[in-house]
Amino acid sequence: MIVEFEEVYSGYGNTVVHKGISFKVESSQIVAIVGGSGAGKTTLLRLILGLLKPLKGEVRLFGKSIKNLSEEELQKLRDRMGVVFQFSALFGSMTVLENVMYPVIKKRKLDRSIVEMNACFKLSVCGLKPEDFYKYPQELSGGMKKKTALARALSLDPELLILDEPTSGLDPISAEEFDNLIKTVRDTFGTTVIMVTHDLPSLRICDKVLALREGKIVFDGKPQELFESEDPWIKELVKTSRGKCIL
Ligand SMILES: Nc1ncnc2c1ncn2[C@@H]1O[C@H](COP(=O)(O)OP(=O)(O)OP(=O)(O)O)[C@@H](O)[C@H]1O
Repeated sequence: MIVEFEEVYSGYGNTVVHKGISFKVESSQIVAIVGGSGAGKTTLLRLILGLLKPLKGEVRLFGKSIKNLSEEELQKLRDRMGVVFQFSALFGSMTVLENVMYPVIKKRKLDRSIVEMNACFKLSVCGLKPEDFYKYPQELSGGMKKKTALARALSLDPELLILDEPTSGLDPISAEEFDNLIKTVRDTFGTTVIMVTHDLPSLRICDKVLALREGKIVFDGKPQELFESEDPWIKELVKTSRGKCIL
């Protein structure tokens, strides 16, 4: 099991965010987290990244409980994950290629030519062309920025990829292209993917959806089942914003 939550309570100070949530993410699954604003999606990602410890319950990452782990041990687990932030968070002073080389230069002692080859490979997998490698982030379209951020997240061959609203700000065609890319990454490398999304058509590529509401998981199942649910809250949630859903 890549991620396992058992009756997890979490929060900040006096604010309780999660009230006893349990779920599992298996190797090579693509799992979406959906839910309204303030439902606790970002906090869930922080727990998965080991940036926040549960108030109660068990969080197991790669089969290991994080309860008694030191910061150093948590960092070792984080090193097995790649993250794509909502707004790509690329370094503006570095080229596309340098952005993707950066994590490897920081973490591994490898010949620069090998680091560069790895970065070129990851960028190509993510659909960027060699003529784009020497551009700066400000010269890229939104879709290209996301692809670069994905290539950077893949630079250290993570076992788990975490994506925070990967398609936000993209037009429907670019969003669909990016969804397909995430699926290709999973199919090619066997990477497990957890993504927070508001973009319901993206659920097409997912094996499982977790819906959060008021700190609880109110749905844990296949996307198809979510779209067929008779639950009034879920029916409201699946009123799609990006055209017709093709599930
Ligand atoms: N650092 C923090 N300190 C205190 N409270 C916080 C902190 N971060 C989040 N919260 C609170 O925790 C709750 C859940 O927030 P979270 O960001 O996880 O929700 P979300 O589902 O990601 O929302 P959104 O879709 O709007 O990003 C909210 O009530 C929020 O105000």
